[in-house]
Amino acid sequence: MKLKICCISSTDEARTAVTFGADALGLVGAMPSGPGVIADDLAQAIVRVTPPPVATFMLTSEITVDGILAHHRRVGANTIQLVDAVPAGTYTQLRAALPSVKLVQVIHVLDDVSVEEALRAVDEGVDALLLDSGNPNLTVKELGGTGRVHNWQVSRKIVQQSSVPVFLAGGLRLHNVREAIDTVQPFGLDICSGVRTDGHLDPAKLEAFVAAVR
Ligand SMILES: O=C(O)c1ccccc1N[C@@H]1O[C@H](COP(=O)(O)O)[C@@H](O)[C@H]1O
Repeated sequence: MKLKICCISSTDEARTAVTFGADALGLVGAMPSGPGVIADDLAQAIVRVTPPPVATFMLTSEITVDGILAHHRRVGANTIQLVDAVPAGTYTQLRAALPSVKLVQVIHVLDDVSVEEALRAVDEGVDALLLDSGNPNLTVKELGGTGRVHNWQVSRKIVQQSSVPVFLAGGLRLHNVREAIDTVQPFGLDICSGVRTDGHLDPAKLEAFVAAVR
């Protein structure tokens, strides 16, 4: 089970996450809401201390190709996590500009329409999906970092029908992660608030979480 630790907010947190076996680190760029946002220069510094093969996921709320590329130039991660829906053709243009960078589309799982949305992203060429619990339809969009779970039965349908790897995010905690894995059977897990105390990465929670999933 792959494990992405999100909301990394310092080079020390990055080292801690890597020490406990993270396969990927999440770096949250500017967002309309959410607790995990860091400045782009800090994100770049974290990318630079992250050892291969640990992946660095740059979370962006940008939805234009120019905006996404500009964000990526400031951070330099090896994976772009698109937390909002992007217009058709965006993945093709991003891939042409950044052939070695992986593209991960977040699907905010609300209902069965989310299954269609996920399969459309797969058809259009993303490398992976990440299922989260935001709500892009609100006036102030929620694009992740909610600490809430969503309907895992819908997520399970997406995993069953997707031809690319699927990460599960949203409200994962020590007490619910086994049920999440058994129900959804994702390729990987993505966690932010569940391994934090007062906003800081908590080594004891992280260690317990890793032990529960591996
Ligand atoms: O953390 C944030 O501030 C954030 C804001 C906007 C988009 C994504 C964000 N974080 C991501 O949200 C998931 C779920 O968080 P949680 O585990 O439910 O607290 C997290 O894995 C990050 O990828």
